[in-house]
Amino acid sequence: MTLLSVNLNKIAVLRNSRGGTEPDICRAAQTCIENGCGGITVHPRPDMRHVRPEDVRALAAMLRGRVEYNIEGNPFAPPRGGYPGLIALAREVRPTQVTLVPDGDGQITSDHGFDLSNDLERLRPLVDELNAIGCRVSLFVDSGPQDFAAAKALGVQRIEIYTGPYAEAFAEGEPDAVLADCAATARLAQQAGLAVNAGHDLSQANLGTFKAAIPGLAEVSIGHALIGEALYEGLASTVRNYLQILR
Ligand SMILES: CC(=O)[C@@H](O)[C@H](O)COP(=O)(O)O
Ligand SMILES: NCC(=O)COP(=O)(O)O
Repeated sequence: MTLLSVNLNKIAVLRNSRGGTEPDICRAAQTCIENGCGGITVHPRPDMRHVRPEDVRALAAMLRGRVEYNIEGNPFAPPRGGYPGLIALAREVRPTQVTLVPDGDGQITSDHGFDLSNDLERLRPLVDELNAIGCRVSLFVDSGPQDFAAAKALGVQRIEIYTGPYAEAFAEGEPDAVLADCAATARLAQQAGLAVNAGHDLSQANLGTFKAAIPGLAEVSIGHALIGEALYEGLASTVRNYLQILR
């Protein structure tokens, strides 16, 4: 079964638009858990427009041991972009998984993954540290062939396939080529001993087709569409709908 990790960034965006505490990110997490999600994802960014360090801590305190906790982000300090506090936060709250993402500071959202041929050496000390504190490490990657064996040798346990291009192709009614590319990527990673996650712009419309094409898909993290759909259907029933698709 593929684990559903609900990304709560958009709850924080709504709250931050007014300041204050509503909508409450821990209450949203509680609803997701009560309705069967297997994980909660957050992605702090340097501009603090989404979840903030205090949210990461509050969620850690309420989630501990109940469902998986996945913290995403770019751990590198400027000028390469990123949120240098990410590793310190991971050290503090010990999430189940840290997903490293090569976001630039100006990006509205994540739009590309690591190039393992260039990035692995600078990732090495971070992967070592995250493994030492007991966090599973996942690397956000574009679909396509990469040296997954080298990532495995570095101590990485998973990749997360960036599914933005798949979602776009699906919306245009022509998902087959991108889907085949994602499936080939997943196979290569699995053959190298890595488990495969996926995320970005997955939705109730496009998730079933994706899941059917990727045997052994370990986890999907979904936020933007899920929180948007929850405005119409309610968060509880939206989470249940996603779980139905993932069965
Ligand atoms: C890595 C990834 O694809 C997600 O973390 C994505 O960045 C979440 O989207 P927002 O942070 O824009 O809500
Ligand atoms: N890792 C992807 C994620 O957490 C959610 O992405 P999105 O559904 O908000 O596009």
